[in-house]
Amino acid sequence: MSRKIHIFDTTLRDGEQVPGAKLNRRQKLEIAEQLAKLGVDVIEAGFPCSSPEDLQAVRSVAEQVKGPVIAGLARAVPQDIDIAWEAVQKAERPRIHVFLGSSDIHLQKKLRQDRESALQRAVDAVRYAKKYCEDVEYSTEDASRSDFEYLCRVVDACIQAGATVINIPDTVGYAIPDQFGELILKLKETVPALDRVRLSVHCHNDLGLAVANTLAAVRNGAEQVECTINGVGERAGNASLEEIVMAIRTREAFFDAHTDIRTTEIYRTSRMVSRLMNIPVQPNKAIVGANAFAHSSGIHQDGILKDRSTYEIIRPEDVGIKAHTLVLTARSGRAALRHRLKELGYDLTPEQFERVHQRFLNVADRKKEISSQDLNSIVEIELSKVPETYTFESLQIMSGSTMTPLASVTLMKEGTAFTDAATGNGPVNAVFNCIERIIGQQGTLRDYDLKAVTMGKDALGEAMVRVEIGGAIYSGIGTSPDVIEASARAYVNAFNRFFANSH
Ligand SMILES: CC(=O)SCCNC(=O)CCNC(=O)[C@H](O)C(C)(C)COP(=O)(O)OP(=O)(O)OC[C@H]1O[C@@H](n2cnc3c(N)ncnc32)[C@H](O)[C@@H]1OP(=O)(O)O
Ligand SMILES: CC(C)C(=O)C(=O)O
Ligand SMILES: [Mg+2]
Repeated sequence: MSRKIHIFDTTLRDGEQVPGAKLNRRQKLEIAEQLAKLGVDVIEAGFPCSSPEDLQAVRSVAEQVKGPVIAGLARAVPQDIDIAWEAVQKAERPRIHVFLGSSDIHLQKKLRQDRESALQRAVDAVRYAKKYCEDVEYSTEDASRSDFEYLCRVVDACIQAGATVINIPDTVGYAIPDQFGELILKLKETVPALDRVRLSVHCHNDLGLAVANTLAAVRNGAEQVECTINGVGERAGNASLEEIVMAIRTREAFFDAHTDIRTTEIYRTSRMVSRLMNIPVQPNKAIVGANAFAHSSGIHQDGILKDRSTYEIIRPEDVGIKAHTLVLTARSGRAALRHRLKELGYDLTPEQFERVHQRFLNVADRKKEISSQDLNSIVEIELSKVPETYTFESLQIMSGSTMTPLASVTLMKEGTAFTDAATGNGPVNAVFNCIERIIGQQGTLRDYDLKAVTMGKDALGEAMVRVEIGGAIYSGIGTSPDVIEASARAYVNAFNRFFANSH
């Protein structure tokens, strides 16, 4: 059986130190209930001495959330410890988490204490906490910048004083994975008492290495990892829970370790934390970002459709995401387009498919993403196509509030380009006048309708026209991300119907 790695979630404490992410009691409870469902081993619910509301919030979590250990943070100050105990005492399994800096930088510049008196203060604080609570975690703040000999002395003394968990924080994200892994290994070799307690790490992401450092520590014997959902936390954040958990699970043999996290709850938890803290998740965020399981390039999409293992190392369902998505863009290929068309219920002939593909590329070059509604519109236009006497090629417009709009349009007929220019009382009118000059046939616009087929700033516009030509009414339809071009395509389409009817 592989080693169990205990997951200590500090979203509600270190995560909440993000400016603007403060949670009230009700929100903390909601997240804590979800963390319990996720299966974390420890919830650090807050820093109870920091405010009366946080004391109440931690107390509510302790009283109501069953399953995980509930921890409250305290400085090495008796009053903080009193309040932390007041907050967590009703938990099924309470823990007091005490911390004090151990680096010379913190001792000299912040705490203004010498090493020996700080060591005594740490020991006194653990003993004081121990009077209340069996489970006491001690953190050597800024451990990765601390003198190694001194760090070992502090760790040993705190274990002798009764600490049950020793946490080694990389408080300022200064560590490098090889070095941090070695620090954990050396600590275990140098402080035999560590065998009696749980060894934990707590990494910050200032150099983008929080998860890498945490995993290096796991490889070298750490048994508890402190982390947050979505990697939220002070400054550049903490190690991300979902990344650590999925790395250990995906590479279980390599780590020879496992966690008890119900990974199918990861995505739901991530969404909840993002919503309640009002912190969006970056789209390319590993595991929970919007693009984490989205495939948009043709070669990848083709591979995914043949066998998901070609480009997916995690099944989206395993983290609670419904399915992988094939995003249609200008970089997509025929395999993905064919797949989406089939999903939408289209059964196209090879010739129809090629026409749709050409039009798809044409639109995709100007639009970031082609949605299913875009595709419906493209297909409907291509399938209802009349023989194209004229095809739209390009247009230019000069228009403004103080000038007469001028349009130049190029249409193709039997391989030859025809270009002309015309003015109008608006840009669309100028384009229509220009098309009539090229075709040499007058039309009277009877109806004109323009709508966005899809949402967003780059929505596909669909223009529909009804034009009276030679005494009969012909309808035309055109789409483009550019509404004037959609109008021009619709107008040409109406004339093509007229020609198809006259032949
Ligand atoms: C690495 C971490 O994430 S540590 C946790 C950080 N989180 C927070 O600070 C959020 C909650 N904090 C707070 O609400 C407040 O800072 C409080 C209630 C803890 C303290 O507030 P105040 O009494 O007003 O002190 P203030 O915040 O101005 O300064 C911190 C004091 O704690 C001391 N201190 C800092 N860490 C510790 C510690 N681990 N043990 C003992 N004292 C400490 C500082 O030296 C300073 O003392 P000084 O005023 O004698 O110089
Ligand atoms: C309180 C401690 C564990 C901490 O958050 C840190 O050192 O980053
Ligand atoms: Mg921290």
